[in-house]
Order: sequence, then C-alpha cells, then structure tokens
Amino acid sequence: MNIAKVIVDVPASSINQTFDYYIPERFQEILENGMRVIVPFGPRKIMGFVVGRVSESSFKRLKEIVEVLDLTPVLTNELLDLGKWVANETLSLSITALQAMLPQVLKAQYEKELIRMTDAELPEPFETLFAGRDVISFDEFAGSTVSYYQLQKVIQEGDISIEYLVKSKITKKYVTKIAASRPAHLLEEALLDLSPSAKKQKQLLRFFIENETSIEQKKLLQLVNTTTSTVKALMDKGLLETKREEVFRNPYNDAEIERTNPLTLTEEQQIAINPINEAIDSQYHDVFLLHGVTGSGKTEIYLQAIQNVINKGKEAIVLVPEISLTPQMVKRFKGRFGANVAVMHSALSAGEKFDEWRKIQRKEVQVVVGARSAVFAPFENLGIIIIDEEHETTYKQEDQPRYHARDVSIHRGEYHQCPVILGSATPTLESYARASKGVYKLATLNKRTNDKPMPKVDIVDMREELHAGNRTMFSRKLKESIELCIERGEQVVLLLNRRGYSTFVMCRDCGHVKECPHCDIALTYHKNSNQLKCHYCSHEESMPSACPECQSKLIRYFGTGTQRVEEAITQLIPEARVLRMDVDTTRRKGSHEKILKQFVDRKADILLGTQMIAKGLDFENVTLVGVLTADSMLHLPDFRSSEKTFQLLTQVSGRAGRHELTGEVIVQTYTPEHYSIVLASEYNFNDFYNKEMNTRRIFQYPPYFYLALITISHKNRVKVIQTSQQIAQLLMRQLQQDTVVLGPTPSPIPRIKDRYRYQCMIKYRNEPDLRVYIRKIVEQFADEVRKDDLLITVDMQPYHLM
Ligand SMILES: Nc1ncnc2c1ncn2[C@@H]1O[C@H](COP(=O)(O)OP(=O)(O)OP(=O)(O)O)[C@@H](O)[C@H]1O
Ligand SMILES: [Zn+2]
Ligand SMILES: [Zn+2]
Repeated sequence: MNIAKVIVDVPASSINQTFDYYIPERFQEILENGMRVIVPFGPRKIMGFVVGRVSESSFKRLKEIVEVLDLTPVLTNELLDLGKWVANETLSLSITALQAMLPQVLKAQYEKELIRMTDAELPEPFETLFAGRDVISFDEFAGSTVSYYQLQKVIQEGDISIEYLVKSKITKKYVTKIAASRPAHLLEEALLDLSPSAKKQKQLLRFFIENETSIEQKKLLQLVNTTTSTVKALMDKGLLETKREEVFRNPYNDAEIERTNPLTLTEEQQIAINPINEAIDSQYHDVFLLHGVTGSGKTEIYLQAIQNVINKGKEAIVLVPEISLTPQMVKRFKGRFGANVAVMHSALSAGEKFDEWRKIQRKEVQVVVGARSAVFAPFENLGIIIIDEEHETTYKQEDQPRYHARDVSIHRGEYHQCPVILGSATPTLESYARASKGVYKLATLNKRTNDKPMPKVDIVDMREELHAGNRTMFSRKLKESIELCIERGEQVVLLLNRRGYSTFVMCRDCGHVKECPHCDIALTYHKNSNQLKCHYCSHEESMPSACPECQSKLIRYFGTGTQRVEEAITQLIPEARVLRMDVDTTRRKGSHEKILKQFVDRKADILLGTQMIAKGLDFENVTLVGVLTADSMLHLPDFRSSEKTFQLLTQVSGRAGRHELTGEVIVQTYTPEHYSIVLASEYNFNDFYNKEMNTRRIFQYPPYFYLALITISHKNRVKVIQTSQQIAQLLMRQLQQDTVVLGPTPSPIPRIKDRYRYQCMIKYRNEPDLRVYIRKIVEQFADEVRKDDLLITVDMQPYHLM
C-alpha cells in the first residue's frame, strides 16, 4: 500500500479526479486518509488531500509525495465521503468541497513550527534537534534525519506540538507554569538544606509547600517578588519543574457566563421533545420539523435534547443564522453547557476560528454552535443536528460549493443515525410540505411560554397617508405610537426592509406595481435603458410615464436608506434617541454587540435597522415594533418574495412583548391587502401555507418543482447569447417531457464587472440524471472556459436568483 490517491488543489474541471503518488519510505508509516500533502503537479508543487492508499496503480512512473502537512488527519473518513457527495450534489470540484470543510488557516499553506511542550527529556533525536530551544521551524525538522513516525509519536504523547503561523503571528498562545516536582514533605526537607543566604529560594519553596498547585510563572514572580533565576536555581536542584500550557484564545469568557438549569417543560414542549429523545435513545435518524411561534421555547427544547445527547457521550451541532449568532445566543448555550461549547462565527479572527475547530477535532467539546459551515464540524460521534430558523436563506452557500446546510445535515444525520431538528416560527414551504406528507415528523408549539398572546398587529395603508397630505415615511399612527412609547419609558424597534429596494416600480398613489403579464412577478427596472424586464421569461416593456391603473404621474422606482430614515425621525420626533444598525454601522468587529448593549442599557429609545434586527433578539423593554415598508421585498423578482415577506413580518413582530409588558406592532405598506401581509398580521401560518402552495403549484415552482439555474457569462455579449442558446438546446434534447427550460434570458443583473450574464432555468419534477447531463454539457465548453474566460456556473436548487 505504498501508493496514495490524492485530490489535488487545481481548480479546473478536467482534473476533478484523484491522482496516484508514490509514498516515499519516510512517510509510509504515518500517512493516513484525510492528511494534506504537497505533491508535484506539472512544473509546480501543490497541495492535495490523501483520500486512499493502494498497492498498485495503472500509471507507470509515479511521482513522489514531497511533503506531508499534517501528522494527524484534518478530515475524517466520513468527511472525505461527505465531500464527494457535496461535490456531486452541487456540481462542484472535490477539492472545493473538501476545502469548504476546513478553517481558513488550513486552506492556505502556512509556515509551521514545532513547539516543545515539556521540560522533561525528549526522545534523543529531538533533544539534538531542539538544541536547547523551545521552538524550531518545521523545515529544520524536515531537513533532519529524524523520522516523521518519531515525530508523530511525540506529538501524540503531547510533548511536542505543531503550530501553523498565520500571517507571521503564532496562532496559539502559551504560558509557562511552575509546579513542585516533589511532594510537600520532601520540599520541607529541602528547605532545611538550603543555605541561609538563599532567602528568595526559601520563600519560593515555602509557597509550594503551602500551595500545592501549579502556577503561571509570571504570577508567581509577582507574588514572591523574585526573578526567573531563583526559579531556575530550584529547578536545577530538581525541586521545581516548568510546563508550557496552551491558552486558547477564548472570545467568550466562559467563567463569567452564569450557568442555567433546565426549565420544567410545558406540556406542549414535552410533547414536542418526546419523539426527539426517543430517536436519540434508540439511535435512529429522523428529521423533525419544530414549528413554534416566536417565544414558544424552541431553544429550551434544543438545550434539553442536547443534554440528553451529551449524557450519552455523543456530540451535537447547532446551526444558527450568522446574524442571530449574537452574544445573547451564545450565552444561552454556554450558560447551559459551559466550556463544553465551541463557537464558529465569521466575526472571529482566523486564529480564533482555528482554535474553536481544534477543540472539536481534539474532542475537547461536545457541542458546537455556529453558522452554516459548522455543519462540517469534525465530530465523529454525532447524536443530534439542530438547525434553528431553518427558513433562513443564508443556510445556502452562494458560491462554490453551493450546498444547503439542511441537506448536508440530513446526510450526516443518516450516516450517524441521529435526529435532525429543523426549528422555525415560519418554516419554509419545502420543509412544511415534507412534514405534511410525513417525510419529516412535525411538532408544533402554539403558545408563548409567558402565556401572553402574540402582539396585536396594525396595518397602516400608506396610500391613505399620502392622500391625507402626509409625505413623510412615517404614518401618523406610527409617529404617535412612537411618541407614546417613549413617554412611557419603553423602547421601539424599527425595521427598514431595504433588501431589493430601488429595483421595482410602484405608483405612490394607488400602490400599483408593474408585474410581468406571464409570470406574476414584479418587473425589474433597468436604469440604463429605462426599461422594465422580466428575467423569468424575457418579457420587456418601457418604463411608463404614468400609472397604467390610475394615470398618476407619481409612478417611480424606490430608494431609501437607514441613514435617511434616521434623519427623518430626528426631524419628526426630536426627543427620540436613535441607534442605527445596518451593514454600515456594524462593519467593525464588535460593533454589532456594542449597539445591542447600548440598547439593552436603555441608552436609546429606538433601534432602527435592516433585516439584522428582526431575528433572535430578546429585549425586555421593547413594546413597539414598527415596519416602515412591509412591501419592499414583495416585488422582488423572486418567486419566494411572498414567503420571505411573511417570514420577516412574523419574525420582527415576535420581538415585541416577549416579557411582562404587552407588545404592539405597526406595519406600514402600500399593499395592505396582500395575503402575506394580512396573514402575517394574524399569525396565520396555515392559511398562508395553503395559499402560497397553491400559487407555487400553478406557476410550477418549488416545492412542486425542483430548480436548477445555469448562468453563463463572458465579456462578449454575442458569445454569451450563443453559448446560452447552445446549452439550452443541448439540455432540451435530454430532458423529460414535463421538464421546462426557461430562457436563455438575461440575468437579473445582466452585467457585472463588464461581463454579460445570461441564464437558463430548469424546472423539473423528476430528472434522476440531470447532474450527469449538466456536467457533460459544461464539459463540452471546458476549452473555452479555460482559454477564453467563459464562465458557466450551475446552482442546483437556487435561492439567490440574481
Ligand atoms: N418551560 C419553560 N418554562 C418557563 N420559561 C420558559 C420555558 N421554556 C422557555 N422559556 C422561556 O421563554 C422565553 C422564550 O423561549 P425561547 O427563546 O426558547 O423561544 P423561541 O421559540 O426559541 O423564540 P424565538 O423563535 O423568538 O427565538 C425565554 O425567555 C425562555 O427562557
Ligand atoms: Zn396608480
Ligand atoms: Zn415573465
């Protein structure tokens, strides 16, 4: 078995396969699957992952592995298989899928160092190698005669550690600790033997006689007021010893987080958790959809299910959307499980992320709470996977590999025979439909744990405001409620639903929105040509100068930012203290937390923000939630726009009245009759679900149909059009009768960075070989992709339709 199968880091489709390399003598004993290696490839040396070992190759004259980067595998066999599966499902390269599973630090090639972790004698070759130093470069080892096998053994013993140097900074920190190397009574004997002049040495020894602990050297020197030479003198006498210990950079101070105990579950919660616990106990895989209104205690169910998993010695993955991964959220998990929790968050530095990942890899924690990519946590004994706010579209990765964390979770759940929990107050139609069919098990929580009703929602028709002469973005009702709320000393959350603004065209008089006559989807305004376009069916028309419904001249496209809203509030309600939270004010690390803390400390009356304030936040003093423009998302060229609107309104309403005080919600809109707004205001998920499912069936969208989106881009527009047409024709030849290929049509954003973009959308019910067809078709263009800068991207089950 001296030949390794390696997936190499070359991002081109023609080499999406393994290559055979000969394993030189010095690596034979240590090389395992999941290790990274350096191999020659053409004229270069590149990185690759070992995915197998064989004794024969069909190729003659194999090249040799040059270097082994890891002495413990960074990917388990399960993850290697998962990588293959992800690559296949998402039509991406294996190397891309594998790299997506690893922290940044391991993706690039960094310099490495060997660090001595003990002052005890190391096996001989290492003493010579270190020659009295604590740290040596890895290259020095590689250039020596010491074997990799020997190194692997001392690493396993914990006497030497390998470090990756991130941007010339050591990724980890160490402290030197001092401890007595003999029991106290022997230290006392030694004390008597010390010469009377060695006062400091005596003082130091007494410290260890009285305190039988190890202590950080720096602290010790301060306490006893002495220097390292005193320590050294006692070490030379064999009385003290030093040990280097790793300090994990801990972005969350575990010690400061107050521990919480499990709450007694309500009856609803108990009924919901029972089947989940049964799956954990009997070790079988099932997907549970936990549909619970905001504030119904879903998180408590997660916590108690995880406790059950921990008790069984198993591990848990909890996924939460990036923007909900607030300190508040982390605290709930650390409060229950303390240091047994790793947190994977994009705001952590590369080094911090690596530390958290290592805790998982070394089995130092049993729980990880993280955003999308935490689904690849290298646990080997999973007992549960939880996806909170399962409807969030951020669970879908928007570049290669374009995987959905939900699909990956279910795949891992099958492998580990453990339950997967999808939780939401507003599940996706896809998940709810599966639950209705019995594919997933449904659990419902209808009541808030505080037994208070959901806050009452008032819909304000902004067209009437305009007719009454109010041209501000605040209705009279909202303005008055804000003033009253501030007077009572309570707080307001204001949502500016900005996503997708400025692209749709609406009449400010009657609320009419221009839609495509064939697709029932808002047309996109293209500023350059002053045209309205549909990118589902290529329909086009020119921008009207008057509203086709009411002839008003006030028809225009929209554009507003939080900054302008902030100015408007201060003009309208000068006494209001406003905190603004959007991409601009949260760009710097920690600013997100700072704003929330200021709000909790009541340093402001109003928290004004975009989508990021709608989720997961829990403020005691918030009694009013205002939505400035509920419909701004409704007219996005996206068949999910109603669903997203319903979800957002429900989520943001859930921020009010979560505690003692009763909450109130005011929703401003130009389309007060739209079902997603009306039904959200009534918290009526079921009617919304039925109505929306009907629409999806009629227009052949998910969950009735699956989608695949192929986007073609190139600098030359003609070439893009030709290629797209060729692709569409090739597809059409292969596909079933009831499969629809829409397009080619220009992408919603038809040109990015001077590249023209066209797309083909495939709607299908059953195409078992679709991936194979697409792969083959894309391969036909491989030459042009490589030489002519043509770009073809494929997104299976797209969420982002731009
Ligand atoms: N069994 C219980 N008894 C008493 N209080 C509970 C119980 N379960 C949960 N709670 C409390 O109820 C509140 C709401 O619960 P939680 O945040 O878990 O709900 P949620 O469904 O996750 O809400 P959201 O979807 O809005 O984030 C929390 O303050 C929580 O501590
Ligand atoms: Zn009109
Ligand atoms: Zn159309």
